[in-house]
Amino acid sequence: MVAGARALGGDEERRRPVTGWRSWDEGDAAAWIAVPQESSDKYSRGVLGVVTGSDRYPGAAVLGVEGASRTGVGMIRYLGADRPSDLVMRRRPEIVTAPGRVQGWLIGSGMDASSRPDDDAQRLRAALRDGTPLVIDAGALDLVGRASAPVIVTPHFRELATVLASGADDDSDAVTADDIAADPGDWAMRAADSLGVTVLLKGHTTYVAAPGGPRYTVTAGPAWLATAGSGDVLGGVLGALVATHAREIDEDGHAALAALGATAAWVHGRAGERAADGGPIVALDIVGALPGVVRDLVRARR
Ligand SMILES: NC(=O)C1=CN([C@@H]2O[C@H](COP(=O)(O)OP(=O)(O)OC[C@H]3O[C@@H](n4cnc5c(N)ncnc54)[C@H](OP(=O)(O)O)[C@@H]3O)[C@@H](O)[C@H]2O)[C@@H](O)CC1
Ligand SMILES: Nc1ncnc2c1ncn2[C@@H]1O[C@H](COP(=O)(O)OP(=O)(O)O)[C@@H](O)[C@H]1O
Repeated sequence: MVAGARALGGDEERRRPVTGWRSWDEGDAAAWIAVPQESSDKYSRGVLGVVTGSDRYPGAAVLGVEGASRTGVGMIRYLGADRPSDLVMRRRPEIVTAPGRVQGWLIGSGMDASSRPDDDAQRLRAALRDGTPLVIDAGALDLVGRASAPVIVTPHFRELATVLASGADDDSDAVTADDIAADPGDWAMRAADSLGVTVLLKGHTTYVAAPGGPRYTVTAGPAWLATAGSGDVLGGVLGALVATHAREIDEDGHAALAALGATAAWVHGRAGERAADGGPIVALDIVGALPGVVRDLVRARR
């Protein structure tokens, strides 16, 4: 058996090596921060559309919007249910709740695919049909095949297992979260190839795989990042990066999405490290450290 390989499920077992992973570093991340120019306005910088949160998990909407705001984006259109919408507006009056043109979407954080209100289903459908790149998280991962534009998904192990199980022929083929934990890189790669989307698989090491490559690992953050809402912040960071790189995604598709995914994980990890400084943090502490991390990346480019 090839070192680092694991078996595919089903009758036709075959093995393939885990190759071609590259560790994403500060210099890589610095190249993927869009800096406003004298000629920029809020639209040309990039507008992010956000459909997240629910009555059950309204906080996820606030955390994603906060993560995007503090990473840097021209404008955010938040289009969610009333309760999360109220909380988002209380925290961030800068957010626009009117629909309109966007350069990227963040959907699904704080939603529950098994109890989706009609209004949310309609909003999610509209985002999926919009033709602009999407970050799909948590409670919208079941819709991954419905997008009309390039997609990057941001599952943790359990969520990836659920997505892959929905495509298995029967239960004996279904991959479990434990299978994924045993070899996350290989499962991220397989999921990218089989779903045709870029996969950002979260964990202590984050694996980012585009269909057919490239593939990046990111180990930037402390284990203090394992705290509720941390992944919702990451969704916002990535949403902002996607919305501010529409041209690059248009030109390079999944190669650009993989670079943006790895940059988001790096920025999130470094913000977690700064916020924690060896001690405990909550998700909003990560948000507070984001502008300084982005500023240092911009300075590192000069
Ligand atoms: N502030 C907000 O609004 C936040 C909102 N959030 C949003 O919540 C949504 C759900 O996402 P999630 O990742 O939390 O859960 P999910 O993938 O459904 O897996 C549930 C699994 O966990 C397990 N489990 C539960 N309790 C456990 C325990 N004590 N000890 C051990 N295991 C335990 C449970 O196992 P079981 O109890 O069934 O055995 C089940 O397998 C999502 O939309 C996300 O964005 C979050 O980001 C948080 C902040
Ligand atoms: N042990 C760990 N070390 C470093 N980072 C971690 C660790 N566990 C989780 N993380 C990071 O924390 C975030 C957790 O995301 P997620 O599981 O979606 O949480 P939530 O749903 O509560 O927002 C991810 O960015 C992940 O990479």
